[in-house]
Amino acid sequence: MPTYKYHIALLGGGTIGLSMAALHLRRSDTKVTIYDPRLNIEAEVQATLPTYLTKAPSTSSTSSEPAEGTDIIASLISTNRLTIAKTIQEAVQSANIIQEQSPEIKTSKQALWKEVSLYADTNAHLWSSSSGIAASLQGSLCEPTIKERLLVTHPFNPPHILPLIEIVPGPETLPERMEFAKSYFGDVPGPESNQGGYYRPVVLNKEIEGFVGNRLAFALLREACYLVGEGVVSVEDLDTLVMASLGPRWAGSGVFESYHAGGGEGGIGAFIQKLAPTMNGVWSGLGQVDVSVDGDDATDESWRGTVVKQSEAAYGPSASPESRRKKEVMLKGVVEMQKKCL
Ligand SMILES: NC(=O)C1=CN([C@@H]2O[C@H](COP(=O)(O)OP(=O)(O)OC[C@H]3O[C@@H](n4cnc5c(N)ncnc54)[C@H](O)[C@@H]3O)[C@@H](O)[C@H]2O)C=CC1
Ligand SMILES: O=C(O)[C@@H](O)C(=O)[C@H](O)[C@@H](O)CO
Repeated sequence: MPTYKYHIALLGGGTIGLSMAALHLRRSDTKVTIYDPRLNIEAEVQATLPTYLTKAPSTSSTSSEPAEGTDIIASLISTNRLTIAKTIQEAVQSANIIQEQSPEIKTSKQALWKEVSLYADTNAHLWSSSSGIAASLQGSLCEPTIKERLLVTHPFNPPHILPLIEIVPGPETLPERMEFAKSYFGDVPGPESNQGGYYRPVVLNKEIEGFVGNRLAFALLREACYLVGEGVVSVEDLDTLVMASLGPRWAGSGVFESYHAGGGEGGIGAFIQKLAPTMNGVWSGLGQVDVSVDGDDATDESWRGTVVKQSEAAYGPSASPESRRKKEVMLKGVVEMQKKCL
């Protein structure tokens, strides 16, 4: 039976967990164990993972065939590259990297790391895919030997396609653990190649709730909800506006680079100087919308009711599998184009 340099235990095989499984399986030196308490995890792996391990579709097509169908799972299992564990102990006991993508609930993640600490190798790397719960909070019930290895490796969905991995230390995370995570993800091939260099790990200097990606995303979402709630624009038209302007722009130049270009000879400094009055006016009037956790503000008249109603009218009760696959093919094309042009 072949041996592998890395054995990753993925705790949580949901939306992110299964996408991460496809990401890690692109490294020929890595094998993956998935643990998930839900009863249908094996069926989910069989149904979902092959669609992520797809052949390289041409970007002109809107669908792509699973690589060798679902027998790819049988092959991965028979060569011991993929296993499904029944317990956390079974999943982590021989892993040298442990990555959780369990529900975004602080207490659940805290309990999970506490349980992991009972069985995991004392040198295993400990990663969390959390959208915004800091490593220091997740590891707060654990010993220093856990805290110094624990860090966040936050992806954008779907991680088997989108190249960002936001690497966020806790205050006690050792620098060498950060270096390893950055180097590991930097070497993961993309969906269409065998070489590394596809993923773009970004290391944050310190933790903050929501990290950077989601703070930016949620700031935009908050203003979008405000504008729809105030009746300034519809959900569909706001989405069109972003897809026809900021989206393509930011695929080629980030926030600062695009305004640096927009400032002309004086760069972003001149841009800020020229736009200061307008920027201050807009910034002082940005929407102040909050969302209640128990959903008691979800009346039809509220901004939340309007956003949900208009989104469902425009896009259906939820994104269909076909629409998800079309968007995935488009995402692959955008990232391909970036690789060619940047
Ligand atoms: N969905 C998204 O767009 C993104 C989610 N994330 C983060 O990834 C994590 C997982 O999110 P999703 O995959 O969307 O959730 P999900 O609900 O699709 O999957 C979570 C899985 O964890 C399993 N689970 C529950 N308790 C567990 C435990 N104690 N140990 C192991 N597994 C357990 C559940 O059975 C479920 O299958 C969250 O922290 C989320 O913030 C990060 C980036 C994007
Ligand atoms: O947008 C993404 O894919 C990630 O930044 C996220 O963390 C998710 O959107 C998350 O906020 C929702 O689960």
